[in-house]
Amino acid sequence: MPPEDVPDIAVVSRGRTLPPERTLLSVRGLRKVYETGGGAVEAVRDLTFDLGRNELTCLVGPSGSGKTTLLKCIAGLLAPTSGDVLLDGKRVTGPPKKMAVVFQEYGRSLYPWLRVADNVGLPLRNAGVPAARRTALVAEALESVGLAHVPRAYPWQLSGGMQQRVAIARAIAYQPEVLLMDEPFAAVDAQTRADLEDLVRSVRERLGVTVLFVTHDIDESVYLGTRVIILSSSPTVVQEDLVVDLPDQRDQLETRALPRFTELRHHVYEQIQLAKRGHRPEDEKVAD
Ligand SMILES: Nc1ncnc2c1ncn2[C@@H]1O[C@H](COP(=O)(O)OP(=O)(O)OP(=O)(O)O)[C@@H](O)[C@H]1O
Repeated sequence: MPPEDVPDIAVVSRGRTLPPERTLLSVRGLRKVYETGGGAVEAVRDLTFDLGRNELTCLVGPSGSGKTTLLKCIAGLLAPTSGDVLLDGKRVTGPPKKMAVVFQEYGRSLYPWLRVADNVGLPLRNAGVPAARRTALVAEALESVGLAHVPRAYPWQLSGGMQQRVAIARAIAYQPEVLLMDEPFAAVDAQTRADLEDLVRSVRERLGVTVLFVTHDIDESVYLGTRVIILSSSPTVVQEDLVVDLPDQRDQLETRALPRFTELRHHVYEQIQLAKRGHRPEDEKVAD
């Protein structure tokens, strides 16, 4: 779609950077090369962007564009080959206290032998939070994901959507400043997915947490995000960073019916198609 068809969508062709007072997390010149038996794989070439406080940024891009690699580097689970991740101005060198991660495989991320409340409380226990405070935080987190009634159930007694709520409760009980979510709803049915999307939006609003949410689903990225970062195909750079200027209050039916929602969705779709065809932002400069 040529830019003149969507003149007022606010995009930048590199990752957005923010003034220090508004920045919570910074990614600077991040590069990751995996050394494998078959040679080096350059998964991420050069990523630079900032996440502001209380932003809900969705990250989309072609399969294999390095979304999970980026998330792992941000979470301090993987060392970048070069470049930096900074949380509150401090370099991330291991899993930071103020960050929590929710992965797609909720089945594997919960301990089947622990009851729901114990699963949610485990990171707090590991962090040495006193029992009384732990109990209060777990109860609050279960309440906020609508699972206050099943603290004594085992994960395998719950539906897939409920298990993913437990994983979200565990992340928010930890009171993170940054919540990283890697395709967290890919394995649940459409209705549950819609409910969980609204849950993430309300958690962000109530707790003021900054969320970075990886998804393959373009509609989901526009519905959820205050911003969408589109990655190029590998070796990865930011292809586009787009502001989602939909009303802050979102509704599964009304928001998705807005003409602006359709415009944004079309735009993101077109960009991903371009990325899949190997288009890169530097190509535009050559074309100009
Ligand atoms: N541990 C690893 N060792 C070697 N190469 C890896 C490793 N992990 C990922 N890669 C490669 O790095 C690139 C990016 O992978 P990554 O899983 O980060 O992409 P992704 O965007 O999350 O993919 P998808 O959308 O399919 O989940 C791919 O080429 C992948 O094969």
